[in-house]
Amino acid sequence: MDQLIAIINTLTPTDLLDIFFVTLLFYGASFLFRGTQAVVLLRGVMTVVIVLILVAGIFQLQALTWLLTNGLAVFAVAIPVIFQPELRRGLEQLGRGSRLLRRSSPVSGRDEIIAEIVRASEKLSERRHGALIVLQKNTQLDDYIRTGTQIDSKVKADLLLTIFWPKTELHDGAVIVGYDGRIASAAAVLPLTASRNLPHPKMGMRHRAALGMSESSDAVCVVVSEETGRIAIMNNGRMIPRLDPERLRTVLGALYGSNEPQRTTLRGWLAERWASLSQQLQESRT
Ligand SMILES: Nc1ncnc2c1ncn2[C@@H]1O[C@H](COP(=O)(O)OP(=O)(O)OP(=O)(O)O)[C@@H](O)[C@H]1O
Repeated sequence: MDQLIAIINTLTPTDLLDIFFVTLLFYGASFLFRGTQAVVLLRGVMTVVIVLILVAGIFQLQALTWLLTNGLAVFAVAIPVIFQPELRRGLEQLGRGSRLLRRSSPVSGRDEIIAEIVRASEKLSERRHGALIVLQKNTQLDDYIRTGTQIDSKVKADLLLTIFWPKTELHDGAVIVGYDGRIASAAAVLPLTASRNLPHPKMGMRHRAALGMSESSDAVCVVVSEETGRIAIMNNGRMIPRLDPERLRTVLGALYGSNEPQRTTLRGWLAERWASLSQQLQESRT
């Protein structure tokens, strides 16, 4: 305890700045890995390392201490290799705009969109017509929208059924519903998942593309399997499989519906402040 107090007393402002940046780095890393398989693996490795450090310290084990000191350096080098997909996903998300600066998508009318998608998915599933629908939230998806045929239309079940009718020009690829809740693109090409831990080892391209999209953005992806007619949702790099229409509606409501808790973005907050300031100014003039 005395040692700790002595260390705290010798801390300079530069040391505090140093600690701040290291904390920021660790926080940033935990943010990149959040919700991924990497967290589970890291937690396991950290537990083993902490136990070994304690054992080596208590029993003064020289060889184990040497191994741990040198092994940790090797582990630091191995991290980017082992967690390449997770790091890539996190950096892509950063590149597409930080969470604070992301555009916030309007939620009004989303319940109607969900109803149309549920209706379409039910029919697509019965007919065994494959489909992939991406619901954009806050992450920019312009690069992917541009890969398809651009459309500007309300989300309607009939239109989705027509688009995904096999042998039509637009059935191959994904439909992307944009920020404004309108269909922005059809036959869009999405990034395939780079994860080696697939929910199902035999997962085909449609499901891999949906998973990839959900890994590199906060979009919600609905997939209807052509082979089995099963409906699944991919969100945040995870798959929610075997959804019946009722569960599809509930899950979509939670992830995309108008009751979904909205993150306050810096842009949204500034817009709100600006609107209330202008209103106050107007009121004071009149
Ligand atoms: N990168 C991609 N982006 C969007 N859609 C894609 C992409 N790659 C493949 N697809 C779609 O997936 C279809 C092929 O699906 P595939 O049979 O390989 O997948 P699956 O996951 O087994 O799905 P299903 O159960 O429907 O067969 C293609 O016809 C195309 O429409």
